[in-house]
Amino acid sequence: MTFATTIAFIGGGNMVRSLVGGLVAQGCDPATIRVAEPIDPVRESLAGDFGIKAYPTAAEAVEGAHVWMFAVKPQVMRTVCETLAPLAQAEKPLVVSVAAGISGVQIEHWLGGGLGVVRAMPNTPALLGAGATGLFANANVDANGRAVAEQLLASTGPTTWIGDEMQMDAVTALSGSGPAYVFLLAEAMIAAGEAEGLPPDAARALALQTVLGAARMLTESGEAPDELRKRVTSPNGTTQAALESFERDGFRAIVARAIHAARERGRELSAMND
Ligand SMILES: NC(=O)C1=CN([C@@H]2O[C@H](COP(=O)(O)OP(=O)(O)OC[C@H]3O[C@@H](n4cnc5c(N)ncnc54)[C@H](OP(=O)(O)O)[C@@H]3O)[C@@H](O)[C@H]2O)C=CC1
Ligand SMILES: O=C(O)[C@@H]1CCC=N1
Repeated sequence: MTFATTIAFIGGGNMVRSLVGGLVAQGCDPATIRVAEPIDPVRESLAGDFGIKAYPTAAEAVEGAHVWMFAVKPQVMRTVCETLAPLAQAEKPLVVSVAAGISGVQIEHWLGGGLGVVRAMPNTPALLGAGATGLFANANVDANGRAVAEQLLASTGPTTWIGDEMQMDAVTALSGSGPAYVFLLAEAMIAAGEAEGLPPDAARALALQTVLGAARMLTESGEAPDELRKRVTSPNGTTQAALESFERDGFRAIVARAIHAARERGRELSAMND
């Protein structure tokens, strides 16, 4: 993929490593990517691993960039935006933010107003081109801005536009945080396999390939998750015993409560940084 637009990432942490890795792997020219990251070893490793330009301060990275991608912690978004407001007003970039909870209205206000702001909620499988991203654009973003934001995120996996910004907290709770839920399930399966007497290496190899194989069936077979589940479940067999144990223990309610807690935390992050 060619991507002529210059993009400056503000913050060079876990999410940006995944996004930059995904972009470069998809053929995006590293010369068009800049990152601002204050931590020396983190900045140097991003520059070394991906051949991008990395700067210690945001002001250096954003100057002249078409897209400013904010990827700092939600708790510092206000300070970072307010510091960059004069430059944003002079340059009028397309602003993209991946910060959980922080609204487009807040970001535009902190940057001085009158700017197109796209909220993007990617996830870390972006590193492998297997990310999932929800997108929301404020009213100042024109068709070209939407196309640029979509092209940028689509190079790391499928994108979904969300019409109501209130739903971005649910996107964050489902797919933004979602990889961690799958990793937790994998951890629990490995530990359970070991508890049942398997050697650690065998438990790990079997659990990880099972997660991969099941994920591929979910995405490649075209079958609904419940249909795939039923095909594993022989009447009165081992899977039925496990699934009945999950249902008795309230598995679905546990998942629903966890995703609700994540969504509520997104709302809190917005309110506490207002
Ligand atoms: N991790 C994930 O899976 C996802 C994260 N997000 C969102 O992405 C954002 C970043 O998350 P994540 O990458 O995990 O966080 P990290 O803490 O790993 O990365 C943020 C980085 O930004 C640095 N930073 C702080 N202030 C500035 C500044 N003024 N200029 C430039 N860089 C600065 C931080 O340094 P220091 O540590 O010194 O403060 C840190 O290295 C968050 O808002 C999060 O909600 C969205 C989707 C998924
Ligand atoms: O945990 C967080 O707050 C961020 C947002 C989504 C994934 N990580």
